Amino acid sequence: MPRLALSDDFVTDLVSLQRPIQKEVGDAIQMFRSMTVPQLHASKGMHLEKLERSRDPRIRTIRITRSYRGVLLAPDDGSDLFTLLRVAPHDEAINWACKRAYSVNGATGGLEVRNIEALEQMETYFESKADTTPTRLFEKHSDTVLRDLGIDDQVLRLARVCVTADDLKVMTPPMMPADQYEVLEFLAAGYSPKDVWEQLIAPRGQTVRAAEDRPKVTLTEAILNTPNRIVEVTGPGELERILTEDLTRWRIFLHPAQRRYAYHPGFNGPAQVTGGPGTGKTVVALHRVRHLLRTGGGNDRILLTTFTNAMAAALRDSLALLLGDADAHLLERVDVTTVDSLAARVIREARGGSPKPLSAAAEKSAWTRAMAQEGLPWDEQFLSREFRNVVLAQGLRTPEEYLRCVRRGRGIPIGRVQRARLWRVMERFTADLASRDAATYTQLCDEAARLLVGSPPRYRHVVVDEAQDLHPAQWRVLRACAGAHADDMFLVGDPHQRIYDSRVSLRSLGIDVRGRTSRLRLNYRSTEEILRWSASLLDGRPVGRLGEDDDEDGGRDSLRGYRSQLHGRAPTARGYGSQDEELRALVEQVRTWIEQDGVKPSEVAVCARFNTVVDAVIRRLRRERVPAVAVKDNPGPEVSGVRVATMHAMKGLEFRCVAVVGVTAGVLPFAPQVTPVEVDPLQHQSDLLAEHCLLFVACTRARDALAISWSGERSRMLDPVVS
Ligand SMILES: Nc1ncnc2c1ncn2[C@@H]1O[C@H](COP(=O)(O)OP(=O)(O)OP(=O)(O)O)[C@@H](O)[C@H]1O
Repeated sequence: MPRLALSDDFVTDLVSLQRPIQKEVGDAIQMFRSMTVPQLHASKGMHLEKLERSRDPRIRTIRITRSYRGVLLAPDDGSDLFTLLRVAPHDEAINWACKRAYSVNGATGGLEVRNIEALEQMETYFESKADTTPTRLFEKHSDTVLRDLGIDDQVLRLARVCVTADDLKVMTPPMMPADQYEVLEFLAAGYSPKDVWEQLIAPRGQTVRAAEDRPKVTLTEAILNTPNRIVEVTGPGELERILTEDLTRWRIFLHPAQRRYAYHPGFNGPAQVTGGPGTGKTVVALHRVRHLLRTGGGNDRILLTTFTNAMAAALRDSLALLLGDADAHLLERVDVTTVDSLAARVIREARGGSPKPLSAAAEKSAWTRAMAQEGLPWDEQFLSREFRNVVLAQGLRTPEEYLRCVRRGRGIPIGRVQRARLWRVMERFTADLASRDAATYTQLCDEAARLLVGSPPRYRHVVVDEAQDLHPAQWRVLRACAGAHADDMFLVGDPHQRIYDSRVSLRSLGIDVRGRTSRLRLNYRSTEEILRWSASLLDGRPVGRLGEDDDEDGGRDSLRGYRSQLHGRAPTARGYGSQDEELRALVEQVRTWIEQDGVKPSEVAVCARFNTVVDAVIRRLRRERVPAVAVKDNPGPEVSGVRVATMHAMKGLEFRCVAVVGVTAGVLPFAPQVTPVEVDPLQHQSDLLAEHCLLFVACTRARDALAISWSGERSRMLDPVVS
């Protein structure tokens, strides 16, 4: 029986295919594996074919369906290990196969691929271009040095004609072999050959420095040396697992844009990765933690934070999965927790106890009590925003500081007299809470940050997921937890998913990521149809860049280039006369997903703005004998049942099918959450944007299917997608 390995390109192709074709690919692979090698060569059904025009003599194609072909790399070293490289429509597969050449990297011993035709064209182009210029990009490195780092003949010729780093950039992988490109990229960025060796080659297990002293690596050895891009299908269940368990593919293959930051040898300070929903930011954060654990000192502690306790629990599980049994012991060096929990711990350690966190309703009552008799022209919402977004954001302690401060993000000026009165109310508010041994979460973080200043850093590295929603007080806690040094902080987030109102200037908080930022654009979660639809919900709503809220004018983020390779049905959006009708239609929709499309109930989610609707949905589904559970009850993966949650609780999650219900005019935007424009125009804009982002977050949790509904008047926020 031939052995079979799958490349990351093949798995990516497979994910983007329609389900019936995926099944045919699975069948073809089973057939392939059931034959002996001679049978395989003789099989008319498989039609294993060598291509006349192919540049690599080991490349073959096989028949998958009438119109689809698989591209294979056949062994030439006496082994029987075949590698499936692509699956694509006939002409595309042939065209791709003819231009590729596979080789073994001389330093890493891994298998690599190049677009040999395109590189040859580049050689001709650059030779004429570089002739007239006296200096060359890699002139200070000898051929021997470059060869020792794995650069081969063709890439060496190209490296020799590069004049600037931009010349190199036009040959980014998949044109140039990825590992060789990375070496040149590092050298071009000023790293010494010694650094490059230590950061890129030694971690891959190479110990022999001189290329000429290394033993020759066979094709099969090279395939097995490339676990980041190729996985061997072992055992009968393995193929099924790879083909069906989409959720674990992230452990095996990373997109080069993900890999570049996750496995970057070392950042000279804080680094940041942004990207739209589903682009694998959390995946990058997890791989970064693994990299830091594997390459760091045995006593280095790492903090991995995210926004909610449920997400922290999920991150912990995913990290354990990624580390596997071999590295399970490294988990002890990682704390996975929310910043709020960490802050409470810091306070407990310092004071022997921590105030009770306050619910939103209790906070509102406390503001009502504090402002009684003061006769201010503002309500509790205004005061709570002023306290959180100005006083706690800037860490103000005294009335003088408040009188002097620039109230960034607030849209109406407030004079000295009013500020003095506001300060009195805020003092009453804090004193009232203190007497009840209570505090808001943000107050807890503010206090923890003060306690941490001056104490030794608790962690060597801090890795932050969902960075877009952290408040400046939370950032101060994190900044104080890690001393300022190389690789101190690694942040991932998406400003389009900011659903809590936190204006942050990271630079002013001592977290300067300039020159160390990267953006992910490929969505791995949702179909292109769901993405386009959801992205248009934010049309015409400018979104600021992550952590650059001091940059009032420029600094816009965008979803440009954001794409998916998956395809499926367009989302649906339907209105109903009453909530009863809407819920009846919801039950039908959920049944169709489960019974006709074969989706497990736990892979279906329903979400609504408020808990009351969440409860009504759960009751209705159960009444109709569809199992349903509330996400807030933290059902484990073993618990069956449709997941039902508020839109806020959908943050960070994903499901195959998602229904968003109750998208009516009175609910989105929800007036009590949006400061009236006449009270504060800037705050109004910012609150409104958070409402739009909330709907965007809810919709982008869907992988295959999305259904939106409302009863009565539909939300105007759906205008861009519903005519
Ligand atoms: N390299 C990869 N290969 C395969 N699947 C991937 C890869 N990277 C991410 N994924 C999958 O894409 C989905 C989204 O990943 P992840 O949750 O990390 O994205 P995100 O950018 O953090 O999303 P969001 O911001 O919307 O919460 C997950 O199912 C993840 O397993």
